[in-house]
Amino acid sequence: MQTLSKPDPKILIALDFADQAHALALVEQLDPRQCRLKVGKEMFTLFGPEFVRSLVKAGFDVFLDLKFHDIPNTVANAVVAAAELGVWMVNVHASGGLRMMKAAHEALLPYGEQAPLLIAVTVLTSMTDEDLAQVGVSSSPAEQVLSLARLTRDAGLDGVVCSAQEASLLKAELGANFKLITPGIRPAGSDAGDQRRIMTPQQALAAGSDYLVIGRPITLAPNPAQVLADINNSL
Ligand SMILES: O=C(O)c1cc(=O)[nH]c(=O)n1[C@@H]1O[C@H](COP(=O)(O)O)[C@@H](O)[C@H]1O
Repeated sequence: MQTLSKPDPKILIALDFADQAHALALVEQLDPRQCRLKVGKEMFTLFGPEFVRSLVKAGFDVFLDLKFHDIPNTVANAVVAAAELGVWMVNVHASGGLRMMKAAHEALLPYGEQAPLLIAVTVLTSMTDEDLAQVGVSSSPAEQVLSLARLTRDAGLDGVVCSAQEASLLKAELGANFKLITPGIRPAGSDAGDQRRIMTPQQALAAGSDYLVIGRPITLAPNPAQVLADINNSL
């Protein structure tokens, strides 16, 4: 008998809206087999855990992108709170350090198979060499991403958020199972906005990205569902 494998959509749509009705109007056009959803700081601050629960209830895998960065105890308790919401993925900042990431990882162990994927942000995709220098980091983005990704792996996490520009390097250094989540995705011809280390969806997948985070190129399009379908078809 043939077993049907669970769909594994590659695109995580960043729901960055100030208006919940607007976000829900978009979600109604989407199919959980075609995409996953990311809830970040804006919508979580405005609409809280109820909004996240409603998306989970509608059948979507939700990436809760709150980029926790705090002392180990606080972050460990925060990722447990995320697990209780039933999210599929949650993230912390790798620059919070090894002990912080280990504490977060250990806090999720009791959830076993039900635990959300735990991911660490390395260097934000909006940052360049110059931005790093301004915060006292003299390495290039790629060097800093690699160093933070190694720390993340050593802490036992599932993967990192990085730019697709670092994906091939990280896959070669850290192996196929270490997940790479890449924002800063811009289909050819779309506006980069505040992003700096960007790639097209096709380039990102070819470079080794496991999941592509895409916000404005989909959410601000006149027909978001069509843009999503076009990107999925192009992958
Ligand atoms: O953790 C993230 O998701 C994230 C990390 C990063 O380095 N860069 C980055 O853009 N993001 C998020 O990814 C989304 C990108 O959205 P767009 O630039 O509109 O495609 C936003 O919601 C960001 O908060």
